[in-house]
Formats: sequence, structure tokens, C-alpha cells
Amino acid sequence: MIDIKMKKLEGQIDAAIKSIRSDESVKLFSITKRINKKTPLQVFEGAKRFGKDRFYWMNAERTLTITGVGATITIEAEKDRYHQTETVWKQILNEAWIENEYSSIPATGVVAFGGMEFDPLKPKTELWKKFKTSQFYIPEMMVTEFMSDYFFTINIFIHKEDCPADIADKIYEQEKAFFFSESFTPEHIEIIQKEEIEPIKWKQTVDDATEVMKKKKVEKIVLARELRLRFNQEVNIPQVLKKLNDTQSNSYIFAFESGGDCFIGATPERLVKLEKNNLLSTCLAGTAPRGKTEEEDKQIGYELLHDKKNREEHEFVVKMIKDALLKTCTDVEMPKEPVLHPLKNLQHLYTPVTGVLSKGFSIFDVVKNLHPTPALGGTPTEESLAFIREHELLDRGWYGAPIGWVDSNDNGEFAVAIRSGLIQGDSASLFAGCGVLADSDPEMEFEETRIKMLPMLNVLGG
Ligand SMILES: C=C(O[C@@H]1C=C(C(=O)O)C=C[C@H]1O)C(=O)O
Ligand SMILES: [Mg+2]
Repeated sequence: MIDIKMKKLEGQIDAAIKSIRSDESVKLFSITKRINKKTPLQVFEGAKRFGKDRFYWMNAERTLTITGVGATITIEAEKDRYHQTETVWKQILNEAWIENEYSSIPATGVVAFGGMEFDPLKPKTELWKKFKTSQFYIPEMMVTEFMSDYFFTINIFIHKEDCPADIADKIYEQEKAFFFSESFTPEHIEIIQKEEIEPIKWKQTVDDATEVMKKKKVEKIVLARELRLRFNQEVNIPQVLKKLNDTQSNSYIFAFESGGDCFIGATPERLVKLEKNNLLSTCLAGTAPRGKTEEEDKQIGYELLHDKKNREEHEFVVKMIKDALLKTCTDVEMPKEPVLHPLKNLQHLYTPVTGVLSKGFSIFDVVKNLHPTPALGGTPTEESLAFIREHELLDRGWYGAPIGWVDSNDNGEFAVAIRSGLIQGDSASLFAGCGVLADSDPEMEFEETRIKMLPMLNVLGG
């Protein structure tokens, strides 16, 4: 049986090698197969021994999870990052040899997973030194779980002079090593140091922002801050992911490692989902806590739905997203009123948006037009960004920016990387922001950001 499969694989590799033109030296060979149940989380955990950067993604509906290890190709971009990334991505797909019988399943075959900085114009600090302006991995190995079916993809470079049997052996060995599993005993992690970064200055900045807005120059500015933690030992990333999976429903769970640092979180905010040309986006802004009883919870939710300040915060996002989508889509539709989006520690105002992506546009165009929405930047975009750039104490890095994936079959999804933290060995920085309007109260906004940090804080032993 194995022999037959190996022969088939050799044949595929042989055809791929023969297709390498004389002016090319290498070719990306990608092969996907169905496998028995092996959850992406197990794979992520087991892959630690390779010592390579990993990524993890679970969608909010819990229908799709992917994990990748290593990077056969890294796509990095500085200036004009959306366009550059898309150009390189398209070129890779054009030249790759892709064996994928399951191309109707999203996020199988050649997939690029990555993210980017919130604001490339803000000077970078030491904190984010391992993360690029924009960085996507086409992993060496990847597991996709879609509706309880499991798929395994290997991406490998082949050369004109390669022998098909050798490459087939290499793939076979790589797969065997990949699925060799070890079990890990859960570790008890404890916070030994906890530092709010400049809370007084932060509240002052909120005050300053309200002053600017009272003069009518700007209508909304989102301001974020940082909480720094030290632990008794190195943070175990798979354990954090598992706890996020278990506690944060209605959220995307993500992790992206770069040079050993890990950006991780559980965000409720979809930026865009694309299935062929069907597009889905989400307006999420306006926040209240959850109640302690069902009755209290309903009361708080009702008040949130009718609260003038929160409805305004939300409305800025709705208007901007609608305008941005109209540039690339037809049939843009959204309900007139938001609904509640309940999370473990918070509830938000939520308006879904659908549209049909017009020919000639890609998910990268949509992300470019959307980011940053007024849920993370403000209104108007340029003026609010300028204020954040000048006055916010934090280096946001990848916090608040798009994170997600694209596949070779016109599917992709990006979330807004909030409710997140950067883990560096035995320390972490958590981030949270809030929409400031002219009538904002700094103490209340501080409290809102405190609650927004709870999901990450709780899974980190706080
Ligand atoms: C900025 C964050 O969240 C954003 C701000 C919100 C608000 O101010 O009401 C709500 C959801 C998000 O759009 C964050 O969580 O860090
Ligand atoms: Mg708010």
C-alpha cells in the first residue's frame, strides 16, 4: 500500500521537476493529503521540538483551525506592504506545483499566514524588534481541521537535478517526524510582577484627545495601553492557546511566532472573510461588561444598545466600513441596527456586513481599504492616526492590525488582532484600547481597557 502511494508521489514529483524551466532553478512543490484525527493544537504543541516558528488560527465559528510549522517561504514587505505582498504571493502561486485533491476545502494547499504592524509610520521600539512591517509564512508543514476533517500539507522546494525518489523519501520522513507525538504535563504558571504602563499619563492622553475633539478637528480617537507581566517560568504557548480555546467563545484564537517571540490572542473582531467572491466584514465597537446574573446581563445589554456614546462609537465604524467596501464590492448590505455580541468578560455592539467582491480586486485590496477602521484608529482616519502616532505612549506593533491567511483558491480571512499580547519567554505585554469621543471620561475608558485585558490575563495565571 505504502509502495503504491510512494510511487504515485514519485510520479507527481517527477512531473513537477520536469516542469522546471531552464531559466528557473527551483520550484515550490506542495502536496496535501487527508489524515486521521490529529488536532492542530496537538500538532502545534508537538512541533516545539523542531525549534521553528509556528502559527495557529481558529475561526470564531470553530469550523476551521490551521497550524503551521516553519517557513518554506517568508513574504516580507516594507513600503506599500499590501501590494508588495500580493505581488509576491501571486508570483509564488503562478510558479508553484500544487497537488491538492481537496482544494474545495478552505485553507488547504498553499496557504500564507501572517500579519503586519498597526502603523508602519510609528517608530519601532525594542519590544517588537522580531516582527516585520508585514510578514507572511508559507509553512513547511501545516495541518488544517475543517468541520472535523483533517488535512496535512507539506511545502518543499525541488531542484532540476533532484531525484524524485529522494524527494519522496524526504517528504515521507518529514511527515513521520512531524506526527511523532510527545505528551506534555501542564505547568503551573504564576505572575511574579505586574506593571501597568504609565496609567496616569494614559488618562491624561485621553483627556488631551477629548480636548482636541471638542475643537471639532477629530471625532473619534482610539487609544491603547500596555500591561507588562513577568512569570515564574517561560510561558507555555500551547497551554495558553488551549485555555483561550476553552474560555473565549465567539472569538478567533491566533498565535504567530517570529524569532521565538509569540504574538497571541483571542479577538472577537473580523476584518474580512472571503469565500471566492463572497465577502463578510464586521463592525464591532461599543462596549459594556457582562452582568453577574442573567437579569443584570440583559439590563446592561439593553443599556448598551441605547447608549448614545457607544452608539456613536459604533456608527463611525459602520460608516467607514461601508464606504471602504463600496470601493471594491457590489451588493454591500448591512442591518440598520447593531445587535449585541456577548463575550466572556464583555459585550459589544455588532453589525455584520456582506458584499460581493468585484472582479479585479483581491482580499489584499479590501484589507488595505479597511485598515485601520475607526474601531482601532478613529474618525477621520488620517487625523486620528496622526494623534495616536504623536501622543500614544505605546508601540502597538502588530496589536490592532490585520492578522490572517489566504489560500490558493481565493479564500482568506483576516481578524483585527486585539485582546492580545506579545509573549517573550518569561515576560509578556498585554494590549487594549478603547474608542475615545469628545465626552469620554478617562477613568471609565481606563476601566474598559482593564476589562479588555482580562481574557489574556486570566489564561496567563492572573
Ligand atoms: C481597541 C480595542 O477594541 C475595540 C474598541 C471597542 C470600544 O472602544 O468599545 C470595542 C471593540 C473594538 O473595536 C481593544 O480591545 O483593544
Ligand atoms: Mg468603547
